[in-house]
Amino acid sequence: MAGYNLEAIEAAPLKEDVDIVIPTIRSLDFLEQWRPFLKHYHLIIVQDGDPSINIRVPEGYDYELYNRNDINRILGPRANCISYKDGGCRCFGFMVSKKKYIYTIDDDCFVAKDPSGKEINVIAQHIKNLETPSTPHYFNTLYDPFRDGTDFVRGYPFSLREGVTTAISHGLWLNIPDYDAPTQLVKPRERNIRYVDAVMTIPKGVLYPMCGMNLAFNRELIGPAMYFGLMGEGQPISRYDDMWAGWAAKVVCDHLGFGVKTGLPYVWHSKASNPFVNLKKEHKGLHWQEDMVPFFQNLRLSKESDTAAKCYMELSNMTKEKLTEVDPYFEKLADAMVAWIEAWEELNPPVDGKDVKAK
Ligand SMILES: O=c1ccn([C@@H]2O[C@H](COP(=O)(O)OP(=O)(O)O[C@H]3OC[C@H](O)[C@H](O)[C@H]3O)[C@@H](O)[C@H]2O)c(=O)[nH]1
Ligand SMILES: [Mn+2]
Repeated sequence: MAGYNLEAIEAAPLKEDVDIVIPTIRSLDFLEQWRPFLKHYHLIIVQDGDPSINIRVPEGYDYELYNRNDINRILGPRANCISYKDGGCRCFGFMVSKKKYIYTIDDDCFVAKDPSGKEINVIAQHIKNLETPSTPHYFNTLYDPFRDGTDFVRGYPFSLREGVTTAISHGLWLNIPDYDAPTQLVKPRERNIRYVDAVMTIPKGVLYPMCGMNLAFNRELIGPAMYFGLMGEGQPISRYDDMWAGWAAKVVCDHLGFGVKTGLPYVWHSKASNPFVNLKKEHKGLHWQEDMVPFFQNLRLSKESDTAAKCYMELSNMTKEKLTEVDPYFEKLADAMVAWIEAWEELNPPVDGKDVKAK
């Protein structure tokens, strides 16, 4: 066993080090059910849509709430880099947080139960995932060797068993799976009932479709790369916010030597958004992903990019250079990526000049 004292993680692990970021355009009543697990944590609510609408936050939670007026006031002209009328607005919450860890969840996700019927403490599992190393250089066939009751299997080189620091923990969803509109349309009644008791490291050099529904990450290591793009009203694309962030953050993690895990914990995703509306929002993404994925697969970041922010600025140049031929939108996105980093650095100046550098 790799000797990590995971039992020390109590019911509200690292409560001073975690902010919960929630994008919402509807209601926060779902927080009633989460109270046993989230009541000790500080919430950062990003209210999308009409800022004159009052969003009620259930009693007893410690929170800060930002609407569009707040985003415009705080970021000034750079506010244009934050999506409007798209869940991607959540990344504003990542930027204003001062905590080491972020957990972000959609407002239609509820507490799931494991096969024994026990309610799942998503924060505890995400923190375990983030507090234990990843193994991106060599696949462990018995999955996460740092979980209780498992280990590295025979043939796993000891020189690789230290693993690397984990930057992202990607959780999954029971009930409504995160399908794209075409799949939703042909399989409207499909529900995910399969609980897979596994956490896996996504190998180095391999991308994955990151979903923002149940996601945690180390803000100090990878925060600047977790920009959820420029989507929603006024943009030709929506619902690819988390995909863009996931591809960018993974190439940055690979470059800086950090790991990404996927699997446990599960949430119960309750609402199926309208597939016809989704098709309209994401149809360009269905085409463009055939170019975006190879773009991220083939790019190489330079040695000089030794922090997430520097990597992201380099990615912005590459986006402008390579993807604008796909559509002029990517030039606007590349500029928004620069505005995001400038805003991030203005709100989060490196502490005594130190920024987290590559391992
Ligand atoms: O204009 C909007 C639309 C939604 N939100 C908030 O974003 C969260 C996700 O919204 P929703 O549950 O309606 O969409 P899904 O299709 O289930 O979500 C997936 O696809 C879109 C995103 O990438 C999301 O992360 C995926 O899980 C929810 O909290 C809405 O209130 C918004 O802020 N603005
Ligand atoms: Mn949803």
